[in-house]
Amino acid sequence: MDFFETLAARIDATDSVVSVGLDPDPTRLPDHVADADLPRWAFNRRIIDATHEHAACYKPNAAFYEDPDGWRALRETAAYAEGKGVPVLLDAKRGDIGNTARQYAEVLDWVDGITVNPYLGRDSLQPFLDRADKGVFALCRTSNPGGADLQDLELASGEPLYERVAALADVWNANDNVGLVVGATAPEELETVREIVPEIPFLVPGVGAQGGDAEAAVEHGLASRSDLPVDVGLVNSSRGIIFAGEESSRPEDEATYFGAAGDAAKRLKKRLNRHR
Ligand SMILES: O=c1ccn([C@@H]2O[C@H](COP(=O)(O)O)[C@@H](O)[C@H]2O)c(=O)[nH]1
Repeated sequence: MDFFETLAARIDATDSVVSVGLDPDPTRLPDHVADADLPRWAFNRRIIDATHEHAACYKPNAAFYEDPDGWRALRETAAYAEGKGVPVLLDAKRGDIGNTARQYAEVLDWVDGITVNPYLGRDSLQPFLDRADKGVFALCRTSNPGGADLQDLELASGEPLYERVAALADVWNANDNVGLVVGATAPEELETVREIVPEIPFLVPGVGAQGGDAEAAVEHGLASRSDLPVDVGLVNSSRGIIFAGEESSRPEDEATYFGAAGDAAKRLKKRLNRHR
């Protein structure tokens, strides 16, 4: 099965489009995992145990693993998620000249999909696009406040740059493995991008801690593809799920702390499903 077939099957099985972001900020890890050999892996394992029923995918952000122990934690995490039947999308935002991109794309040997930064152009994406069975999500209109600075700039044709990226996604999609990253904090742009590319699935970050529009995320983030049994796409929350335990009634109790993450994932799933 290719990435979007696998994802559609997972969405169908869990009735969930929630992507659980695994961003184990070392400064926020609870005492429960402090003595572990690899605290980030110990944390992620407990989060996966608590949330996998409600997770359409896991999205570790590479920034939280870029050191030798971090890389080990990431590999353990990816293998564990896979053992639970949950696809893993590495949020690495890769983009470099072709020779380097070929090396970056090797990571797809052990994750199911990746985010890429398309602003170096097609050759920087080709090694990823060539992996037909893997998902490749290109940044289109990001969720951060500065996302507008460059992505909204008008080209000579009058269209904003992010719209051109959306149109190019269709061109890059020869293997049906391309998705786009469009933030929930930009609901009008989400709608516009959906009109440009009706069949491209989106990864929509920005609900939860960034306060984005969950309804728009679902309404425009999911794509109907005639070859897939359900509408497919992902709505991501990272801190809002994995650190929900900080606000729980007894954060010092391990079961309560991690149970809160499971509850947060379930709540987000239900909230999103009201708009599906
Ligand atoms: O436009 C983008 C692209 C990626 N992200 C990433 O998603 C998560 C969001 O984390 P929250 O804690 O839910 O805010 C994080 O890894 C970002 O780097 C994004 O937010 N916006």
